[in-house]
Amino acid sequence: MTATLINGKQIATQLRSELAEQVTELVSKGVQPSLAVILVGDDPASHSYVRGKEKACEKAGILSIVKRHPSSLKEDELLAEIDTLNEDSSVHGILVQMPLPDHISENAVLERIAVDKDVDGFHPVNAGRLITGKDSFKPCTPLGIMKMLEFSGVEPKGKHAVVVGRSHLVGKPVGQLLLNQDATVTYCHSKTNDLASITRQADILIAAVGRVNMIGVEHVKPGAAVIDVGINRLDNGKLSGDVQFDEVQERAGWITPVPGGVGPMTITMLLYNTVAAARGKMSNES
Ligand SMILES: Nc1nc2c(c(=O)[nH]1)N[C@@H](CN(C=O)c1ccc(C(=O)N[C@@H](CCC(=O)O)C(=O)O)cc1)CN2
Repeated sequence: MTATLINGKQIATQLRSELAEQVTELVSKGVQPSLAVILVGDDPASHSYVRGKEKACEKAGILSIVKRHPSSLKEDELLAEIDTLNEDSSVHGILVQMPLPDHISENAVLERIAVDKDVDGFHPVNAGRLITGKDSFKPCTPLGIMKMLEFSGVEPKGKHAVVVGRSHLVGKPVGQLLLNQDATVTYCHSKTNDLASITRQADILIAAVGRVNMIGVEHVKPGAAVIDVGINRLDNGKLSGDVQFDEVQERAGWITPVPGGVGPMTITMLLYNTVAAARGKMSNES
């Protein structure tokens, strides 16, 4: 068997052009969707992701405001900037690029962003609403994964989904989104015994660990949908996922590549959440 490739770049392009049309419609009604991004420090990858966000906004017609700060920025200065953006009614979405320097509390920052402008979906209120099945902003990478499954015709209902990784940003919320769509969800992590015996039961396998080539063919059930969330930079500068793509594609039913898989969907879902916020909603679904 050779897996069907889930091309995140292609899906992202289609969704971004649909979002651009929705932005044009909003602008014609006098609403200019806008996103404020705060970046602290000099991490090259974060700078590159923020440039990607800026460009994607520009292309979709969303106004992008980027506040760049040195890593010496104090936590209370960052919180004060968030307060100002929270008060500004022309700003629909706010996000703080992660990771933050060690002297700034991630929780304090995430809790400060107004819940109805939290287009990253990281605020504890949005996380709680996701768990209780209420309307909420969903974190962009997990939401992107769900869109990729939908585009590929992989329905979670009744399937066994195994999530390897339990981060707040990806692992936990993607498991919750799958559960909300009636999948049976198992979480695995660094303390899981005999990982392969569990992942081999997965109809949908989400690899979100951040360890190169961690998931090999021995971890995969024939025909499974394998979603690789890992973005690991190798010494030669190339990117590698958490999944051994060449061997796993021979066994899986569907597989996402790295690069060009989940990554481009993350920024697309940020545009999606920003358009929803500009409409005064938390989702674009009718
Ligand atoms: N506030 C946030 N911080 C971070 C998030 C987030 O969703 N919100 N996610 C990641 C970084 N990230 C967006 O911020 C992100 C990661 C990867 C990509 C992407 O398109 N990757 C490409 C490869 C790009 C490359 O060559 O480096 C791909 O996988 O094809 C976009 C956004 C952590 N921080």
